[in-house]
Amino acid sequence: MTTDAAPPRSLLYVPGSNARALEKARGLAADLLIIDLEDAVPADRKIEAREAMRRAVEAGYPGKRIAVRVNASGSWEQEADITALYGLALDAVVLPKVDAVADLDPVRVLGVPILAMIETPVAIYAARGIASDPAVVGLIAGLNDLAHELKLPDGMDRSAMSVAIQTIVLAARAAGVRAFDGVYNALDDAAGFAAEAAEGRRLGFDGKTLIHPSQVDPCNAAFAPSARQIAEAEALVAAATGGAQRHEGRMIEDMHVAAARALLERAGR
Ligand SMILES: CC(C)(COP(=O)(O)OP(=O)(O)OC[C@H]1O[C@@H](n2cnc3c(N)ncnc32)[C@H](O)[C@@H]1OP(=O)(O)O)[C@@H](O)C(=O)NCCC(=O)NCCSC(=O)C[C@H](O)C(=O)O
Ligand SMILES: [Mg+2]
Repeated sequence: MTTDAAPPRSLLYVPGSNARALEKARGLAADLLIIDLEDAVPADRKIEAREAMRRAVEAGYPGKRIAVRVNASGSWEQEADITALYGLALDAVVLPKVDAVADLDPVRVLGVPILAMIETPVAIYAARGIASDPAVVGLIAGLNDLAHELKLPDGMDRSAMSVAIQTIVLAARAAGVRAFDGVYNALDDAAGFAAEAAEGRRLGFDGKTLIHPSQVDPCNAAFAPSARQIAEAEALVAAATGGAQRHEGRMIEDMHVAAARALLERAGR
């Protein structure tokens, strides 16, 4: 994964220990699959998950971008995870609980782009430096862990994390890398998912991490420009003269033209 390519809108976690999910993922429209070796996998199934991950990646996921989430730096599982990744064709490694640039070092040796997860108060303050590391191509918000670290009441109210969420987007943008929103846990709440995905888009995220196949299509829709947005962008680009001007009752300048062009480029993905 590079920062030049179109960013993934939908990033689906697939537990490495779930053979059915690893298979099912082949037919899903997620832009990036993240095969998980960390929190989705019980401690007594880590070895089995690594082996299943290797077999699945070697068998290939045609037309899909693939990442693997390893265990966190400092955990004793991580070394075995990294060893299991050698020689695999991956688009990214997802590194959880990155609190400092030094946490990237054990994974850096793989030479694979890193998506760094920001999931603790310490990481929020360090996010700018983490995002600026040359190996990092994006930040992922880990909001379950962050809510836990912040000692928020159960039920995870995103508004209590708004400063943290916006800091993740700011840090990513300041460093010129991608930003991806956290997961939505309520599996059967389609309306709540759609609202949170739309909010993520409004906050500036490039895409959202997911936990279930039912979230993929609504997520792709939320992060794709709508027909109305495309029409408005086309009209804005066509009307642009350079500098400040009136357009459809508002002022536009060159940055609005650039944003409209970027939207049209994204629509043509
Ligand atoms: C959450 C789940 C445990 C729910 O499982 P279940 O109730 O069994 O799902 P369904 O019966 O509704 O599944 C229907 C079919 O879809 C397949 N499936 C389910 N989930 C996935 C998936 N993630 N990828 C691919 N396929 C999936 C099932 O196999 C069924 O298939 P079929 O037999 O053909 O009908 C489960 O969804 C799940 O495990 N999700 C992923 C959980 C996960 O990865 N968690 C870790 C990442 S989230 C995180 O850690 C965030 C971050 O770090 C933070 O701090 O916030
Ligand atoms: Mg987490």
